[in-house]
Amino acid sequence: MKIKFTKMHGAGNDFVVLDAINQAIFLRPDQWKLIADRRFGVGADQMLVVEKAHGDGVDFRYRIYNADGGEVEQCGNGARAFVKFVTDKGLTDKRAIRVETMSGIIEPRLEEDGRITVDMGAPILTPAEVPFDSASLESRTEGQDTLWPLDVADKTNWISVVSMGNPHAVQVVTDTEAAPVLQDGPLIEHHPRFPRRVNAGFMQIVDRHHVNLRVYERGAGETLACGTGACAAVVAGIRRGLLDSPVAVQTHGGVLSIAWQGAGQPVMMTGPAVSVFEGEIDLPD
Ligand SMILES: N[C@@H](CCC[C@H](N)C(=O)O)C(=O)O
Repeated sequence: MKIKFTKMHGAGNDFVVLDAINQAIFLRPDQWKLIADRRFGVGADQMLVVEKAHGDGVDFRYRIYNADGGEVEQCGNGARAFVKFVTDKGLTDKRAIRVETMSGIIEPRLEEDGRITVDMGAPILTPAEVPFDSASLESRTEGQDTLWPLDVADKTNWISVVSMGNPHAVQVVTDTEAAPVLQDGPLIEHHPRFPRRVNAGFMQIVDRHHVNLRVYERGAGETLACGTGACAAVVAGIRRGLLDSPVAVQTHGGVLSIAWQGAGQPVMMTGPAVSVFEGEIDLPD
C-alpha cells in the first residue's frame, strides 16, 4: 500500500503529514510505528493526519499519532505544521482556521511573517482531569500553583500537573543541560500516578520572560521541541510566580513564544513550521 506524505517540522519536532482528504488512510499501530522508524521508515516524532471536518463551524479535523503508534489528543508544534500543510496544498485559503482535534477545537492563524499562532485553549489544572492521581499526597503551594511530590529514582521531584488537552508534568531545574531528562523522563512518563502516562518537562528559568525547556515526550522520547510542553511549562511558571507573559521558550530546536493571561484564558503559542520534502512510502499490508 503506497501512501504520499510530506515531511515537516516545527522547531525540530518532526512530523510525517498525511492528506486523508485525497487518499484513504486507515493504518494499524505497527504501520504508524514503521513510518516513524528512523531506520526502516521515514522517521518522525509524530504522524499528523489531515481529514475533512466532522462538525459544523470547523474547517478540518486533524489526528495525531506518536512514534510508538498510539493516537493522542493534542500536539502544539503539529498544529502549526498542519496550517502550513493545508495552506501549501491549497486545501484552504483561510488564514485563520478552526480545527477539530481529539481534545477539542483549536484555532491556528497564519501570520504575515509566515510564523503561525495557535490558540491552544485554556489549560486544565485539576489533577484528576490531567489525569494525575493525587490521592493521599501532601501538596505544597507556590504562588498560585500546587506542587505535587513525585518519587522518581529515589528522589522526590516537585511537579506541576497541567493538561493542554494532553498531560504534562513540569519541574523547574537549575540547568536543563545537566537535568536527568533521559534517565528520569521515561520513569516520569510511566509513573503509576499518571494513568494515561505523561509528557515530562524540565524547565530552567533564565529570567521572567525567558526559559530553557527540554521535554521527554510520552510515546516519542526526548524531542527537539514540544509545543504543548512549552505551553504547560509557561502556565506552570506563571502560576508559580516565576514568569510573566509573554515568555520565549528556548528548546534544542528553536524558540517558541508563549503568552497566557491567567486562569480560564487560552494559551497562545507562536512559532515556525517548515516543509522538508515530499515522498511516498510503501507499507506492508
Ligand atoms: N510534540 C507535541 C506533543 C505530541 C504528543 C505528546 N507526545 C503526547 O503524547 O501527549 C507538541 O508539540 O505538543
